[in-house]
Amino acid sequence: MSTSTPQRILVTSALPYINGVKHLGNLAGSMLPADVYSRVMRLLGHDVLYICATDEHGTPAELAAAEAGLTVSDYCDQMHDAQANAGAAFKLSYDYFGRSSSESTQRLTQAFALALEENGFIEERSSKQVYSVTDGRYLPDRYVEGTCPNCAFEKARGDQCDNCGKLLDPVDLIEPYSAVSGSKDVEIRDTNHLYLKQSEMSGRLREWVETHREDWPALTTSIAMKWLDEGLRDRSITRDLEWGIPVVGSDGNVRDGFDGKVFYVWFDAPIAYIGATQDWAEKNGTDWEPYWRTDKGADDTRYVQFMGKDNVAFHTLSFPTTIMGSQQPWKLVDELKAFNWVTWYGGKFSTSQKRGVFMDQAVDIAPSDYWRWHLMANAPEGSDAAFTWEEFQASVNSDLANVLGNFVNRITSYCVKKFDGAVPAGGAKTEAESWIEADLSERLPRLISYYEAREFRKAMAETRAIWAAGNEYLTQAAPWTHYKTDVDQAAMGVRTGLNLVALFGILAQPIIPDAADKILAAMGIPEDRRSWKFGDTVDLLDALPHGHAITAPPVLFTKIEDDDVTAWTERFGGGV
Ligand SMILES: Nc1ncnc2c1ncn2[C@@H]1O[C@H](COP(=O)(O)OP(=O)(O)OP(=O)(O)O)[C@@H](O)[C@H]1O
Ligand SMILES: [Zn+2]
Repeated sequence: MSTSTPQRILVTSALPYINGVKHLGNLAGSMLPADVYSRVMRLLGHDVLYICATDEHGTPAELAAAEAGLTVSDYCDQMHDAQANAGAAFKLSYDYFGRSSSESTQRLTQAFALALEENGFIEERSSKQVYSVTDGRYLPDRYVEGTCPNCAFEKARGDQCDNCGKLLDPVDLIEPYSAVSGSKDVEIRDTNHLYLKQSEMSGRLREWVETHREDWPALTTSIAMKWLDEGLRDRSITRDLEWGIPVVGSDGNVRDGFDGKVFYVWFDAPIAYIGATQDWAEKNGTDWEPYWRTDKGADDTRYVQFMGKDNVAFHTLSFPTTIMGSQQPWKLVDELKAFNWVTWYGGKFSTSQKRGVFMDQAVDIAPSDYWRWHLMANAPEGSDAAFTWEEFQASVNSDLANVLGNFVNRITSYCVKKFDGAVPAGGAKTEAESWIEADLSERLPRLISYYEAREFRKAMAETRAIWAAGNEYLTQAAPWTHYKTDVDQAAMGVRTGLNLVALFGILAQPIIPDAADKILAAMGIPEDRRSWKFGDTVDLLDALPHGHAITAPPVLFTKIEDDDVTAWTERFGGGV
């Protein structure tokens, strides 16, 4: 399936949770690689739809809203806009950035639940929940705190202990108290919830994951198999909360006994991929079905998901249970690219603890291109990747400024000075031209194959090697040496160099779109000549019309000074 050319490519990145602007780890582990991949696929001529949305339900959103003194709905409006702005500042090329709180996702979630229940994959069961007499409400997840039964930490949250990391059930806490009022007047009550019978889907899920052993990264299949081997548990998909999608019966009215209950976030969040696609289609007066319905063309769609490793189980097991269990012709994911963590000075980035650098702060201190390059060149693919200011500085200064920036600047300003800013004609090919032709004819297909395999570190290393080959070519061709004795020979070097600049600009578009635009504008390359439909390398190196006017672009990359590193270390922490 991955080898044939699909009609369409649907790309989604794990939905960013609504509790704040995302940090560089979230960006590198989901949105940025999805963006780079979408951009490359568009440049290769594919019909690409890149969908993302904010994930807005669940207790953390409610608690964050309460802390901000806002209604949950107002809080989500504000944070959605903040995340949309941060995405725009990072040039994330979403075709649509939706919201899991949209009506479309609500309708779909309710319909999926009804179908699942009809097919025997959802069951209503009695469960034990913590109830606060003082607050007059149930206390799901983080609404209750207490002592961890595992490590005796006294401020463990109902869903997880921050000290030992163990996942908890609120009723397991010792000496529980309400996170809302602090009251200890709590009791355990029986109340009904809906359970998704994942255990009954284990066999089919295992078979399906097996079919992807070859084409999914080992990280993805190993996580899915670990969960399957440990035995899938049925999970409650409803909570005692006000904020979220109401649980309805087939008549559309609130299900008996489910007043004050809603679907829990992990059930509706992935359904929002479909909801956001519907919202995109409605906004653009087009069809969403060919992306999602296999009876309406979705078999010809390649669906590619991007996410950090903690989301893999939801996307390989839970959401597929929803899709398969509906027994309706919904599309399953084809390719699932998972990432390890970007780490922040020995620990984790954390939104709730405000640890690390966040997207809005990042673009405040350095252009988005710098971050995009650094994070992709150091993508947490094979293992976790530590972020350090020194390595960020080194990526920008050596790769962007010294290798790419210098090359572009050297040859364009020389052309402006000696050849009136026009692509010169004349000169005969030498060994230098033959060498770069041969080198690129190997490197370009390899670069594309790395992108197609979503091997980002390799794609970045190949890109860097192509830039370095440009510098090597100029050293060999040395037009400045020939200029005094043989202008034609110098013209050959300058012409080839300028064509390399144009090519480098074209190749830079998916990674560092702003610098690429500056390069391509200076080279006078119109929008419709920027695609990745490369012909023969020989033609590629003589593509610019002779006499075509070019300019030297403004400074592309400013070096990061040691003083900057010191100041940022002080501001954001990190360092020793
Ligand atoms: N440090 C990290 N490195 C790489 N990917 C990450 C990192 N932290 C989170 N992600 C991924 O980012 C995506 C969006 O995550 P989400 O908004 O749910 O935040 P999160 O996982 O709760 O993290 P945090 O609590 O640190 O904000 C998910 O796919 C998640 O796996
Ligand atoms: Zn603990």
